[in-house]
Amino acid sequence: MTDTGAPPGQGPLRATLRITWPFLLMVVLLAACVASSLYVLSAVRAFVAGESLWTKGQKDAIYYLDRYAATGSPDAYVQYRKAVEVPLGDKAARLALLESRPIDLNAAREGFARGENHPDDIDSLIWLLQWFHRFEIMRQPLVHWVVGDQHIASLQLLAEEIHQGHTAGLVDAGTRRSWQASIRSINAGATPAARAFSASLGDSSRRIVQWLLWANVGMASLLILLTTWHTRGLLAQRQRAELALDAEREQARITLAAIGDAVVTTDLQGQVLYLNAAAEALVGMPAREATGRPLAQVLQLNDGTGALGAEHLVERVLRGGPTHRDGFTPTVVRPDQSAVPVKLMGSPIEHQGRPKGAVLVLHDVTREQHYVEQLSWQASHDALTGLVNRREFEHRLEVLLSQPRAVGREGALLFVDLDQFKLINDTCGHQAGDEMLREVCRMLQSHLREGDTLARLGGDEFGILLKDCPPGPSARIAEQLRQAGHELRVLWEGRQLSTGLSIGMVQLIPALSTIQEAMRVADMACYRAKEGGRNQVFVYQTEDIEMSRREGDMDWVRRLRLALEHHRFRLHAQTITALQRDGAGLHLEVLLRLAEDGTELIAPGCFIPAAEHYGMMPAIDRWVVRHTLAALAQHQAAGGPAVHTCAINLSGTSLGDESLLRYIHTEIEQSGVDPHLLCFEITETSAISHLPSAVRLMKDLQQLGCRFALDDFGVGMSSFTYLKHLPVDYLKIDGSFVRDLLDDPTNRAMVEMINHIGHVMGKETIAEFAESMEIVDALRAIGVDHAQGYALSRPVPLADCLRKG
Ligand SMILES: Nc1nc2c(ncn2[C@@H]2O[C@H](COP(=O)(O)OP(=O)(O)OP(=O)(O)O)[C@@H](O)[C@H]2O)c(=O)[nH]1
Repeated sequence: MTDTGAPPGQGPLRATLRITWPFLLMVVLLAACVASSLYVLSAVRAFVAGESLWTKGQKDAIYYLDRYAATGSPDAYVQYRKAVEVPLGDKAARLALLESRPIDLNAAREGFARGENHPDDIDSLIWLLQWFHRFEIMRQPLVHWVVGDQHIASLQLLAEEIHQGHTAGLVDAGTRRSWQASIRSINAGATPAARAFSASLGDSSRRIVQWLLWANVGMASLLILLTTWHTRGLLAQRQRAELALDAEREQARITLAAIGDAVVTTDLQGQVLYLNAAAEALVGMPAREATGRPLAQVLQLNDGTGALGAEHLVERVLRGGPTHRDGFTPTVVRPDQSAVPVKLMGSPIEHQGRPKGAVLVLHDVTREQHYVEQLSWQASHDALTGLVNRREFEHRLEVLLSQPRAVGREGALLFVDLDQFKLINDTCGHQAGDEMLREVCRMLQSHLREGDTLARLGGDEFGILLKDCPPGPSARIAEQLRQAGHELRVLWEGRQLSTGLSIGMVQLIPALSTIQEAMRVADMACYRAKEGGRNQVFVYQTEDIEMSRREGDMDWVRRLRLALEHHRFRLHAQTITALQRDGAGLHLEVLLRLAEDGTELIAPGCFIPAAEHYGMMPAIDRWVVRHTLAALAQHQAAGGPAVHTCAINLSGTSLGDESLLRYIHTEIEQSGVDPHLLCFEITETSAISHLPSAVRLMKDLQQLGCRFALDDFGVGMSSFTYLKHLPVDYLKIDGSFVRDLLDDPTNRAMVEMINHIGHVMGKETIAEFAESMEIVDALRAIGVDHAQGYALSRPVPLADCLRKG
């Protein structure tokens, strides 16, 4: 960059001095040289003038002394005295300066004044003699001056003699002639001496002038050299700065040309000064054509302010205002009328704190917008079918539910599930399944009206929103869809694939006010369609009681899934007390609880039926087994009180699950818990309804050392005969007999009978619901082996139960 201004932190005067000081110094030196030369010349001139006066004084003195000698005229003598005073004064001054120590400047001044020198010249005469008398150039004139003074001294002596002669009146002609001859003799010596003094002085002054001339020429030459040298330095520095500036400019130009963002600069009036390559491409105009034009002619900008163009853009940028309307993405309208969305930034260009123009940077955000659109599409659509997804479907449903709906034309919500779709995947492969899903989607779409919504809710499940549709037409559309689904044939690798549609439909009556409710009911209706044999439409009727129950069940399914996913189950335990003898250790039953946000713990009776109905028990049982074993293992490792029996409930629906058996094996093995501590409780009814698998499971686990208890025993009395087939260790007498034991003799008899039969068959008995000590006492009296109930202990968290023993 050129050194145009002062470096930061320096004033302009200092910056100027930094560059010009050598020149200033040279001018001062030259001025000093000239001034001193002039002074020397002036001193020399004064010396020459003094010498003239000195010579004249000498001559006058000789003349007047000659007249005095001839005439004895006192007037001539006075004239003589006056004339001789000049050389004598000069001599006195010379002696005061050159021979008196210390130098007597006053005497010197007085002497030169007597020598009739001009008062202004006296100081320069003193200066010249004082400082230059040793120089060769001054020594010669001084020698001649001294010689001249010797003749003056002779003349003075002669003048004394003549004056004494005339004063005494003893002067004769011979004496006069003798005096005049002496005067002529002195004159003969003095005149050449004066001439030599004058000549040598002239010579010296010429030489001095010459020297001064050369000195000044030399000084001037030196100064020219120095100036040239310094100027060359400055020029080289400037050249370096210019080269650096050029390099910087080039670098900036290449950078601007290379960057992807369009850069436009303007002056204060908004005239375009520069466009980089990206800007040329964006506005569709070459830089040479755009330069000098008003920005609005070059950049067609829709900045959201209403006016197309960039008329006031520069003005706004210079004011520091916004470049476009808040929340609006400005677009550049290209000559072909295509619009390019841009991110627009503008800043003023300032030089030394003063605005010079504006720079605009336009970043093409087409790709970003595309990504955003893509992402938002992906967030709301299903990739396989291109349909809206569950989230978007629920959103639309929510909008629909929030709007007032005309009575009788509320519209309908349909859940469509493909029948036995898994078969297609399993037999023809996943790709065939995908193709079927796409075809079903096309088919469904073709039967819907404009404004209806079709969504893929997941897997082989579709959702349909029929807007503004009375029940009759809704049902007809649903039936058409079912029919079309049934007739649909998809050709895949030479095979014809077919499926059926199970459709659940619900009219969106005002009573269905939330999405959750509407979706649950539609899901239920679909479930009913499946349950009814598939390939059918089930229309939900508000008064359908069975449906309502299932609705509740379906909600449980959702909640239980969440509970498994988010670890909302808790393990509690209740101790079982030995009634006939001291227990050999802790005997407890593990109980499951559900802990949902903000609610009390939920007992299993509330959710087990739904979980069993919708096949969730195997998963829940697995959860219980794993976490109970983990708690026992931890308890053993911590050296807690000895556990004799830990009872774990297994659902009837888990009994036929082969994989559960393997799971229990693995878990026992991995936990390191002694299998002899474990007792699995299964209900009497479930054991009987899954008899073969229940027996297999029992025998298998019994080989490990596990025990079994038959829970709720007695409720299915007709199944008593099966008892001998079930290799259980404990019979748990159903609580309904125990609870009323004291008041109801039949129940007491039932307890006694069960206890008796159990003992006969070699099984221990446990009575549930021992809610008072009276009941406990009665049970003990009957001979029941163990009791469990609030009178003995309440359920507590498993860890606490284990710790307390
Ligand atoms: N090809 C394919 N299969 C999928 C996709 N998503 C889920 N599935 C399969 O769809 C099947 C859905 O099965 P279900 O609805 O549970 O059972 P189904 O065989 O249809 O039987 P029903 O519904 O009881 O009539 C499962 O096998 C899934 O693996 C997918 O995107 N593509």
